[in-house]
Amino acid sequence: MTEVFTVEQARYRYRDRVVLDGVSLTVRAGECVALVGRNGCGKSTLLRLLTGADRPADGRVLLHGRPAHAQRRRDVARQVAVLHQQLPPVPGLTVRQLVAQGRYPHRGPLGMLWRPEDAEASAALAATGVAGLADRQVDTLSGGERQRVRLALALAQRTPVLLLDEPTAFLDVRHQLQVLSLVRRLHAERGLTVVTVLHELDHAARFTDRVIALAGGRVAADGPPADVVTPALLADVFGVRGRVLADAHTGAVRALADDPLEQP
Ligand SMILES: Nc1ncnc2c1ncn2[C@@H]1O[C@H](COP(=O)(O)OP(=O)(O)OP(=O)(O)O)[C@@H](O)[C@H]1O
Repeated sequence: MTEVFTVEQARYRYRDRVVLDGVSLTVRAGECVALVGRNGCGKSTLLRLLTGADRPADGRVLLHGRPAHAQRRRDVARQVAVLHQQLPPVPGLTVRQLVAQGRYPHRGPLGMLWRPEDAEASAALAATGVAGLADRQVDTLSGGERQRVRLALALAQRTPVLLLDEPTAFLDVRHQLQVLSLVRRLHAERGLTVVTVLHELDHAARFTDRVIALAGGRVAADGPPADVVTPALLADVFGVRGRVLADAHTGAVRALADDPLEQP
């Protein structure tokens, strides 16, 4: 299978603070991968390196075999759509106008001119359940509504690769399941490659095929959910005492975090 992302011994620091300290992993075309780990362990930073928005201080981050940061932004945007943790403020822009901007990488020289009638943008609005909000100004939306608009913006880009940074943030439980089911369905139907940061280990186990846990600036575990989501992971990576229940029929795992462990 083709390697979409190849990360070799990537290191990254913010001033004197080392965040990634030798991360190595590969993501192949058509994989659906969860990236998990404690707050501040470097998940968003790693996503930024994968898109080439930033480059590692050391090591290599390749997108389709070439350094991600050295590729033209528009070429990357045709390949990879990103759901960022935050939308930039977009004063005066309606949902429809914002989501239509997801089409930008596919347009010609006048690409900045949005075309609200774009079929892909309309499909993305419908798929994420925000078509009814299309004429609302984005800045007036609730956190959960805005979150679904962010996903619509990423889907409108119609790329073979999706990078999602906490796609369920702000969502009520029903919308969490709807969004993750949608991502899973797109992965299955379109063969999308998905890398998604998730905080809920249950979601990682249920909606992805592979879980990569970051800790101490490195990959602490990487494999199928049933192998990675264990009491040892809860303790060592997340600092909690917990249990992991496996469904007797499907083998699907559920993680129950019981108590925070004393930290050294
Ligand atoms: N621009 C910045 N300048 C300095 N430090 C930063 C900057 N951005 C992030 N950091 C720090 O780098 C570390 C990793 O941040 P990152 O956002 O990648 O973590 P994360 O795993 O995505 O966290 P979370 O789960 O809380 O979203 C954190 O300690 C954060 O405070």
